[in-house]
Amino acid sequence: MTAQWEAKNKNCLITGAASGLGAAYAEALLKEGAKKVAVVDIDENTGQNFVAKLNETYKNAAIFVKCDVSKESEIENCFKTVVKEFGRVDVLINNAGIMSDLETTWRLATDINYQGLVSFTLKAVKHMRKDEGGAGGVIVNISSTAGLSKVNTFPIYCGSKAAVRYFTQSLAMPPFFEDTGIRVMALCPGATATKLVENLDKKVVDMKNSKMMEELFGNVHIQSVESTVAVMHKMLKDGNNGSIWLSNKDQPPYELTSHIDKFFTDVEELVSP
Ligand SMILES: NC(=O)C1=CN([C@@H]2O[C@H](COP(=O)(O)OP(=O)(O)OC[C@H]3O[C@@H](n4cnc5c(N)ncnc54)[C@H](O)[C@@H]3O)[C@@H](O)[C@H]2O)C=CC1
Ligand SMILES: CCCCC/C=C\C=C\C(=O)C/C=C\C/C=C\CCCC(=O)O
Repeated sequence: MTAQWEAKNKNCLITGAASGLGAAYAEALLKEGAKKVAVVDIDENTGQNFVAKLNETYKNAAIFVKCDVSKESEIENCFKTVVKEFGRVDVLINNAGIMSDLETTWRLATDINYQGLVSFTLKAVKHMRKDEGGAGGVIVNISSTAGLSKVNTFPIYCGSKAAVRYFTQSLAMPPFFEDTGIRVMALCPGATATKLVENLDKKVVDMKNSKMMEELFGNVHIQSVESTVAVMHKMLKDGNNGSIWLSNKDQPPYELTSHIDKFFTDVEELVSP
C-alpha cells in the first residue's frame, strides 16, 4: 500500500465525468486539493459547462477533453492531450459506462464498459510505470454489483462489469505493484441515483412480462451519489493494489477482496493446469 496517499497536487483523468458519478468524483478530488482534473466525456456541451462551473471555484484546474471511449483513435488522442496539458497523470478513474442491453446496442455498450476501460488502463500503465521512468499512480476501474450478481434482465451489462473486475484483479497480480508503483483497483457500486437508473425499460433485454420488471426494480434501494464518492475517497486513500470495494445501499465503504479471493481459492484446484 502507498502510505498516506492524498489528492493534494495530483493530476487526474476521469472518463464519463461530464455528469453523474464521474462528475461527482471530479468535484470531490478538486475539493480535496487535486491540482488538475481532466473531464473526459462524449457529451461536449454538458462537459464544457461543468468544467466552466468547476473553474469558477478551482481556478483553471479543470479541462474538458471530448472523447468517445468506444473509439480507439479518440482514446489515443485524449490520453496524449491530457499528458501534454498536465505533464503527468497520477490518477485515472475509468468511469464511463452505459447500461444498454438491446439487440442493437449491446456491442457498443461492451466497447464502452470494457474495451475502452482496458485501453485507457494500458495507456496509463505505460505512462505511470516507475520501472520505465514514470511516477507511479492509481487506477480505479468502475465495475458494479451487477459484476458480482446474475441478473437475466441485463446479462450483457453484468458480463461487461464482471469483465472489468476480472481484468483489474488479474492485472494487479504480483509483481505488478512492485514493478510499476501503480495501484489498480475496482469499485462496485449498487444502484445509485443518476441518469443510468432512469428509463430502465428502454435499456434492458425485452421483458415480455412487465410485472417481472416491477418485481425486479420496484424495491431496489437507490443510494445517493455521495455514498459512492465516500467509497472512492476511502479506496484512493487506503486501498491496496488489487483490492475490490463495494458501495451499496448507502452503507460505509466495504472491502470485498477477501470474499472474491475465497472464490478463487475454492476453484483453484479444479482449474489449475
Ligand atoms: N448509477 C448506478 O446505479 C451505477 C453506475 N455504475 C457505473 O458507474 C459509471 C458511471 O455511471 P453513472 O454516473 O451512473 O451514469 P450516467 O449515465 O449518469 O453518466 C455517464 C457519463 O458517461 C458519459 N458517456 C457515455 N457514453 C460515453 C462514451 N462512449 N464515451 C465517453 N463518455 C461517455 C455520459 O455522457 C455521462 O456523462 C458507469 O460505468 C456505470 O456503469 C455502477 C453501478 C451502479
Ligand atoms: C436488481 C435491479 C437493479 C436495478 C438498478 C438499475 C441499474 C443498476 C445498475 C448497476 O450498475 C448496478 C446496480 C444493481 C444491480 C445489480 C445487481 C443486483 C442483484 C441483486 C441480487 O442478486 O440480489
